[in-house]
Amino acid sequence: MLSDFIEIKHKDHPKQQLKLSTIWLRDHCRCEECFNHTTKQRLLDLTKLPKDLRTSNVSEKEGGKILVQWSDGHKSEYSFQWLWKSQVQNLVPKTPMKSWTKSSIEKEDYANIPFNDLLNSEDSVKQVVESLITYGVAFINKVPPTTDMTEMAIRRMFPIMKTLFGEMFTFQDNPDHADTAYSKDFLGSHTDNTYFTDAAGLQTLHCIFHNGKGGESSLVDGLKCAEELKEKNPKAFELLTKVQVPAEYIDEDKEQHHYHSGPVIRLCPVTGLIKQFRWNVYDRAVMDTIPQEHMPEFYEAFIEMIKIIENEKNRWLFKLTPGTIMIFNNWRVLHGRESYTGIRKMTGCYVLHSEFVSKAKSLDLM
Ligand SMILES: C[N+](C)(C)CCCC[C@H](N)C(=O)O
Ligand SMILES: O=C(O)CCC(=O)C(=O)O
Repeated sequence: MLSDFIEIKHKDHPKQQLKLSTIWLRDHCRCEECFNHTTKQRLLDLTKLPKDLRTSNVSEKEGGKILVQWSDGHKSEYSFQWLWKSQVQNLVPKTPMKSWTKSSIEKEDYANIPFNDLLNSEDSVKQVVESLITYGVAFINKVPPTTDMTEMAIRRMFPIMKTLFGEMFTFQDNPDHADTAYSKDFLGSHTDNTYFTDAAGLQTLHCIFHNGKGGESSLVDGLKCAEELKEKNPKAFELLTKVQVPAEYIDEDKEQHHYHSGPVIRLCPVTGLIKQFRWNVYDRAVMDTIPQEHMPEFYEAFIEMIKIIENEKNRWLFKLTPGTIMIFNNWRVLHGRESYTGIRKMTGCYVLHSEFVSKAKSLDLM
């Protein structure tokens, strides 16, 4: 049975033909005995199948169904379209990502939803999540500028991730944490939590007070930067998908020492699409993951990427004012800020990538 294949077609879909592994087909039987439809979990024990299991009859039924009779007497019914969509060569993203530059994003239809609409309509939630998949960014406007109201807006869509910075965090120029974010300094484009095994999937930032100058926010599309590098220098691109770049966060007073290595560009091994862009030049740890003989080519690729990220045509710069929450995909979009004067208070939080995926899947967007 393990080496058998079976050809399947259906008259409703004359252009489609499938060649399926017999064991795969049986493993995907969705009858009550093989699959619990309440819990959506598998029940079938593959080790209990007879060694010589074969299909004894396959027939096309009305409504795009396929009926399979098995040599052990079991019967399975499948939807042909479901079988079709379940094949690696037919996997297509439900909501494709669209890469952007500074000049293109300003013309795009990314979500910018009033707080009240978000609270009152499911469709507004969907627009935000869709925008986060397509562009990696969305905004909520007319939010009362407090941490509590920011929390309310985010909890409307996602649970909040707890980290060493707390759940909701409010930061300004003070030494609360050993990090440049807690200063008035310029912050170049980066993704957060490069030192976590599971970096936050989303980050939200809301400027709730500023009485000085500067402090503009910047966003850069990591997807665009990766595409640009691939186009200009495929060898450098390939290196940045492979070399493990170590990062760490050390706060001795709080007994924190987070450490993680991963590539700058993590590709999905199934689709080849970019899964995660991981970039923070400040939080890099000692580069000890490749031998010295490979350092020159790594640094060449890394510096080329810095130049793309810092290119003004990729950097979308704008001033966040009290009332607007910016949400971005921390696995894709880099953020930063200009230096500033005066008092500036930012509030926000992180969301687990897994929760983002869960919401997107519940809304049938992923
Ligand atoms: C957002 N918040 C102000 C709480 C923390 C900022 C941490 C930034 C840090 N260097 C990192 O890359 O993760
Ligand atoms: O202060 C800001 O606007 C951004 C801070 C930042 O980059 C961060 O929290 O990671």
